[in-house]
Amino acid sequence: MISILKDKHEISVAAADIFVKAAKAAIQEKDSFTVALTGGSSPAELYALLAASPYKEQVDWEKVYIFWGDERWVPLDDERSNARMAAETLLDHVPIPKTQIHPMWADVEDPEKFAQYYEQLLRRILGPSASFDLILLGMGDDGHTASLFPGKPVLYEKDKWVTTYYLTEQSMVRITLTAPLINQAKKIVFVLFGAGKAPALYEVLEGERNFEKYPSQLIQPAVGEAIWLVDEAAAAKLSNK
Ligand SMILES: O=C(O)[C@H](O)[C@@H](O)[C@H](O)[C@H](O)COP(=O)(O)O
Repeated sequence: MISILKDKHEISVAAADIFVKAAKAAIQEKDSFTVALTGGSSPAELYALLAASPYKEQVDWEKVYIFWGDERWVPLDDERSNARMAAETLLDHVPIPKTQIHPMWADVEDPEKFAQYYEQLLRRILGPSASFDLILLGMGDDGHTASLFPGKPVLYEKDKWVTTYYLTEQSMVRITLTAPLINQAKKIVFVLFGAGKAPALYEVLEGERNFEKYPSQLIQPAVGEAIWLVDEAAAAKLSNK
């Protein structure tokens, strides 16, 4: 489902409403809410909204379990860290027990070993359903999402839930949830805005099937739903607006 909204603020408000509603439903059903946060810059206003009234008081933060969809393999105080951005805008301002916040980075030598640890953690917390209550995603101008970048072997990963690789284009190691795990989520919400996203958004939603070039096409929920929250600029090339 796609919602074309006026601007970044309307997208952030819509995403915050979805977050609160999903949290209430999950906590009512199973006394917990598992969410994978996106990185990048697009969610900053959404996170800030959730950390303030009227949203902050609507979530039982003690029951929230925070993970990430992907991360740059950099220390938590690095300005490129997705965990740092989420902490500054949201996590430092809400009472989630620190033991329930799981950054996708640790000060260890081997990111691959850490990816295996993160996968075991997810298997323990999500259980056999492998189903997050909510996954927030962004999309790059090239159509990537999480750290599922065009042309990378990770796009063909069928078994692992978490993997890592050296992204030559950015000279950095990335760690990411894989498409099979993302697609098990109950709810997936894309948050994107701006004209720069328009060409890729057309290709992802209305273009030829070509996930190698436009990896966001891989996101096809197996059981839940995907909601695209976009602004008019990002939707400019879509036909069925
Ligand atoms: O670590 C990351 O970079 C993100 O997880 C990535 O997938 C992001 O969502 C897109 O690159 C969009 O980034 P913007 O929101 O900055 O446009």
